[in-house]
Amino acid sequence: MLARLLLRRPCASHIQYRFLHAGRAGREDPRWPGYEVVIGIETHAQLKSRQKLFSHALTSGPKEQPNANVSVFDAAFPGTLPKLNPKCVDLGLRASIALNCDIQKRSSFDRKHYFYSDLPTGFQITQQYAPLAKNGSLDVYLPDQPTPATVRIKQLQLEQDTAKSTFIGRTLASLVDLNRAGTGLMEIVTEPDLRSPEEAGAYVRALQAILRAVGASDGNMEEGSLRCDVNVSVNRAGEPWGTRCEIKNLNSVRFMQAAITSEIRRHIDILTSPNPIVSQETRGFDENTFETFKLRSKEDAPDYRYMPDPNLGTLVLSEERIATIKRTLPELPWETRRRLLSSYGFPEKQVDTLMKLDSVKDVPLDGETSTIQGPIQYFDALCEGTKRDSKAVYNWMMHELLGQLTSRKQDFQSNTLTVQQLAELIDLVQGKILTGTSAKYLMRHMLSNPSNQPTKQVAEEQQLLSPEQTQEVKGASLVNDLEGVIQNAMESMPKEVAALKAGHMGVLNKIVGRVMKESRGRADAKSVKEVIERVVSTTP
Ligand SMILES: Nc1ncnc2c1ncn2[C@@H]1O[C@H](COP(=O)(O)OP(=O)(O)OP(=O)(O)O)[C@@H](O)[C@H]1O
Ligand SMILES: [Mg+2]
Ligand SMILES: [Mg+2]
Repeated sequence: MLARLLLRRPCASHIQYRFLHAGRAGREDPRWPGYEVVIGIETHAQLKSRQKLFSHALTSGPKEQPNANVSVFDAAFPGTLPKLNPKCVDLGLRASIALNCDIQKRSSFDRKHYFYSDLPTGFQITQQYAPLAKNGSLDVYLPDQPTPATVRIKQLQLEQDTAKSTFIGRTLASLVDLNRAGTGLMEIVTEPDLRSPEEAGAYVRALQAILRAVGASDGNMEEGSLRCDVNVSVNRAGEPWGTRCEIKNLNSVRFMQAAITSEIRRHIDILTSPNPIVSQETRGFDENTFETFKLRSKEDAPDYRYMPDPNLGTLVLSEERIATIKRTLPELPWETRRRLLSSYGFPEKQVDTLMKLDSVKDVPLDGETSTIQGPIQYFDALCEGTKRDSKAVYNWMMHELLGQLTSRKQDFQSNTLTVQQLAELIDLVQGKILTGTSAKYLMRHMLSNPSNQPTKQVAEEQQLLSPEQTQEVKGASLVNDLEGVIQNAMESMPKEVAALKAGHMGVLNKIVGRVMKESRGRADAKSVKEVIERVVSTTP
């Protein structure tokens, strides 16, 4: 056995995991031998606030009618003034605390000037010089690493989003939708601590999970509420870092990893060419060719003429306000992970699957405490304070329930089976009052007919309790009950029975299958097989 294991070729995922951290561990990455990669990420995350950062206008979803939520301030009418939305500050604080940042008791706002049709004022209000929070960190777990990689967060700043412009080629006109103008964003900037495309992807996923967990952002990349600018440089191993290029506006982890990989190869091509000078550039990513392309060079970089915004004073935060937010913060993903690992003793893979499912739960607006039960809360409720076997709970919830929901094209959030109902179902199976097959049938029935009825009652109504139990409940005989079902099945399959009598054992399973179906899983397959074999051998 050992020899077989040793000789087994590593599967693709082993190979991939081995070089995930090649750079960090000081080992070479076989994809680019002799080179090292440095990556820093700037993430723009939309704050999950009902109102915009400096106006009372509502924030909009992607399906909103254009220009429906616009105040005179968002449209840059002369004489209008900004009023900082305290909810947005609180959401920024939630994220900053979750990212272990030093909260700045005093921060301020600056104007970043540029001229583009999606920016009605001609400047964006941001926190260039005195951001809300600095010096944070985020632990990023990769599948092959026993310890996480710690990514330092340089700063977290609040800023306004721009409007959206759409170019219409046919009329050569740009249409401007001001719904997004002035929506609150956080820009979260890392130090250049990432070393591979996979690490960068894992960082964005971890950040997304944290922002969702604390309700600061829904972190939805497809809908544009989380967008990343990625800075990449490449150097020969042991030499100083190379020149960074920044790839703008990546809206999926897959595209981000592809963009970084393509950029690394481009830098290596330059470094091995006769003129090995990488110039600092801002680049875009072409989703069709999976390559980056030049937007502008450092020389053409706009001069943003930053200046303090004269209409906004200093944002001063009291100890008390920060303490209140700290107190009301929910359990953070890494805390949940640690707790699940230690209290249930699950392998990491199972914990991560549960956490992944939990990360898509709907977080309410404005960071209010969630009343919606996410998958982890559901799981905890099934296990907490009970002697129920957590491994059985995991299987019933993550394999059976989730499987049935998926086949019904439902997600976990639309699950109607209550904690009490699933708990009772698991207990009935563990107590051998319900067979596994009947329990699956029962779950399907309960999902199709949602009610608050106790599981045992539904099982009784559906005549699903195992025959011993039915005997108790209804006074029926176990043997008669089962044999009756077997007899009916055999009578309805004369050809198969004849084949079985002629020694074709292959048809046995077909008959057993019919009995299991007729008994709706109440029967035990092994005893059914035995009874059929006995009946066949004792009848002519
Ligand atoms: N040599 C390097 N290789 C890769 N990334 C780097 C390198 N040096 C710095 N970085 C990263 O580049 C990013 C710089 O972001 P920052 O917001 O500070 O400035 P910027 O990109 O010049 O400004 P803007 O916000 O206008 O885009 C950081 O994430 C930092 O970690
Ligand atoms: Mg930046
Ligand atoms: Mg940048």
